[in-house]
Order: sequence, then structure tokens, then C-alpha cells
Amino acid sequence: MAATGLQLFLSKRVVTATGEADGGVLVQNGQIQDILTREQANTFIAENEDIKVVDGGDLALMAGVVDSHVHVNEPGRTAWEGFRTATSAAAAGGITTIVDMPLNSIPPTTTLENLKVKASSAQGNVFVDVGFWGGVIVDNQDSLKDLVKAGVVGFKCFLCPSGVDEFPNVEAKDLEKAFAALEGTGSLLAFHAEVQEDNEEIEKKIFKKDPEEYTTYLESRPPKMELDAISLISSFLNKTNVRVHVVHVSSASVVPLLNKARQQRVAAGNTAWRGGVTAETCHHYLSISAEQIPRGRSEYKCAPPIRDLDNKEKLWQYLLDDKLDMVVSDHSPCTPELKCSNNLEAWGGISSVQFGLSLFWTEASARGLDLTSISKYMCSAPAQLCGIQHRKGALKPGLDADIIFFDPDAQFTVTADIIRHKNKLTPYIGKTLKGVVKKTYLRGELIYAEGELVGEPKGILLLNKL
Ligand SMILES: NC(=O)NC(NC(N)=O)C(=O)[O-]
Ligand SMILES: [Zn+2]
Ligand SMILES: [Zn+2]
Repeated sequence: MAATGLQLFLSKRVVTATGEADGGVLVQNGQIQDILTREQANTFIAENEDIKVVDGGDLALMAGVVDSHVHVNEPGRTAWEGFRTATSAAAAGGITTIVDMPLNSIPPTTTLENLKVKASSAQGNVFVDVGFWGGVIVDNQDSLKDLVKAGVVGFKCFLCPSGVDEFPNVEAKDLEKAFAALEGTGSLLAFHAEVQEDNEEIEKKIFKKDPEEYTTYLESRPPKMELDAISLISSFLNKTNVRVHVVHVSSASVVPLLNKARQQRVAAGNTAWRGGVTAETCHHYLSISAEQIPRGRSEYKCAPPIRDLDNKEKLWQYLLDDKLDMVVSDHSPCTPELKCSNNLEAWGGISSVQFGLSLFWTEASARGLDLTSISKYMCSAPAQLCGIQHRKGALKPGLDADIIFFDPDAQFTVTADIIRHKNKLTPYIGKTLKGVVKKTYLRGELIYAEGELVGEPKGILLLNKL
């Protein structure tokens, strides 16, 4: 479904890959036809009386955000999150595509049958478009090609326990099989890049420390876990051409290793985007530092953990230097009971999907970034990662007219009553953020305006015919 007829979206600040300009986005049947200057737009209006004009004035006109890391958890753990709630939060946050992670739902997305189960619970219940990750677990290598054919954007695996029994982590021998199955498919393997080698050592370190103190949890997951994981991943790169992606980079120490791996791959002739070695970081690593986390507040708990201020500043620097590719939410909610005050026992995962754009803009604008950069990190790069860049992630002719009007100067405070995801626990309650999403359009149709969702769910599933 898409808006029919001709539409022209006007703004003094149309944000494209080349910068901001006064002009318009011409849309037909839900697709972007052209990007016009103001003069061209005026001429077009004069010559086409029937055109529907939507004038945003001073509001920035941007591509909808693509959040490639969202745990929806339905079916199976629908009390944690569901398709309606997650995608309505997304729409309110200016996100027009989410990509669902393969775990926490039951069943996990590790076989074609399981993908069908997930897709049928999503169908008709999504306010924005939804893509899907498949999962690589122990011994599911024979399912991977079917999942690729069905249209999953790629696969996620864990190198340490995932937190849920039905999604066991893999080891080197499993990775051999998974890479072999994916070779030549064009798909990618994304890693939860933490390896836990010496549990006893860590337990000794945190033994008798206060489990409610955030620092106790932080000590239990040192940067070495991320470094060891990157070494393991790197050891495969000269044996495979499969694209690899590191999700939720927390420790800045891994970024130089990733860059070296990328350079080696490019030198070896890998022509994939970024040499097929990419990495994301998340809003929480760029917005919060460990020093700020109050005792007993496990809504800040995630894995890998939020680290200290010095690490946060380094992540920003790497992002500005184009050494990290994109910024996503890793929205991974649960019910409030699972977020107990014991930081070692609480569920690891932060809820933030609705606020990603404003969280990033709040920090990024203070560091001198413009909306074109925001769009790169939050729209075009995640779309490219997921292989949907021909449909999503930019204001460009031929792409879906997934569009937002954004007021970059307005502010709002996060309160429970505006949160649309199912469980309202988030570290951002009470925080004032810069940048307000005024309107969200999906394929040219208005789906969210000024605090309200508009109409029934109009999202589609980004899958091939199942
Ligand atoms: N089982 C999870 O949802 N895990 C997630 N949890 C986090 N990041 O704390 C993740 O992406 O690893
Ligand atoms: Zn993870
Ligand atoms: Zn995640």
C-alpha cells in the first residue's frame, strides 16, 4: 500500500547526502521521483494543479530512520515487547524501518519455519516496515540458505551466552560451518562480540562486591571480552568473503582492530561496502557514561556494558573519523520484574527505540554535527548494511518516500506517558532531549503526526514470498 498520485513535500531544509537545501521532494505512488530546488518546486506546482503539496516550512525534511537493531520479542515473549508497540514507538521516533533481531522471541528466527511463525505474528501489526535478521546457533547451518532466500537481511550470532536458552552461542567450529553455508550468498554474519574465557578469574574479581553497584557489573565484562571476540572474528577473514558486522561496539579499544581487518580485506580485493567489515555502536554508549549510573538501576544494564567517560569520548571520535559506521538502538526490553536492582541478575537490555534520533541529535549537534551526518549514521548506513539501500535510508529518486519532518531546535522531556513501547522502563525517563519528530510518512502516507499515530498499521514485511 502506498499513497497514490503526485505529492510534493516542501522544506527550507531538505536533507540529502550532499547537504541541506531549500526545495522539495517529489513523490508519486509512494516513491521518490525527484529532489527539486525551490525554483523547480514552484514551477512544478504552477504547472500541476492537482498536486498535493505538504509544506513543512522551516522543519527539516529527512529520510526516515532505519534502526537495524531492534528486539521485538513476539511471539513467545510478547509481554516484553510486541510488533504493534515496538513499531508505533518507532513511527513516533521518526523510524520508518526496523530490523528485528532473531532472538528473545520464541521460536527464535533460526529456521525458515520459525521465520514463518514470526512473520505471521507481524503481518498486519506493523506501523513501519520491518526487516528480519536470521540467527546462527549451534547446528543450524543447513537452515541458513533457506533463510537467505526468504529475505533475511543477514544473521546474528553470539560468542558468549545470549541470555536465553533457545539461542545458544557459537564457537569457532560452528563458525566454520556457518561461514561455509553463507559463502557466495551475499549475506552477512553479525556478531555479538564478547567472548568469556576465564569465568573464574572474573568471579574472583567481583566476589563480595556490591551487585547493585553498576561498577560491579562493569568489572564482570571487561574490554578484553570484546578484544578477544574481534581476534576470533579476524581469524576467519582471510578464509571467507562473507560480510561481517559487529553489533553494539562498546569498548573503543576494538575499533583500531576492526579498521585493520577492514583494510586487509580491501587490500585483498573484497569489493563489498566497507570491505565487508562494518561496526555499529548504540545511543546508550554515546549518551551515557558509567560514572553517571545510579546504584541499583538496572534499566542501564546491557551487554556489552556502558563504559567510562573516556571510552565514550573515544567512541565519538571514532564515529567522527568514520571508523564506526552507524548508530542504532539495540532496543531490548523486558518486563519490569526482570529489571531488579541487582545488576548481576537483572536482564541485560536497554529500551530506547522511540528516542534514538533525538538522543543522537542532542549529543551530535552539541559536537557540531549536522543533519546530513545524522542521516548517514542512522539512515543510509544501516540501510546499506541490510542490503535495502535501493529502497530505504535516503532522500533519493527511486527510493520509498519514507520521510519525516523534524524540528531540530525544539526540545522535549521523556515521560512515561509519551513512551509507546510496551514496558516503560528506560534510562532516559526525565531527560530533556533536543529534536522533535513532528510527522512521519511511510511510502508517502502519513503514519504519525504531532504525538498521534494516524490510521491502522500500514507497514510491510521486507521479505520475499514465504
Ligand atoms: N538477548 C538480548 O536481547 N541481548 C541483547 N542485549 C543487550 N545488548 O544487552 C543483545 O543485543 O545482545
Ligand atoms: Zn548482542
Ligand atoms: Zn541486541
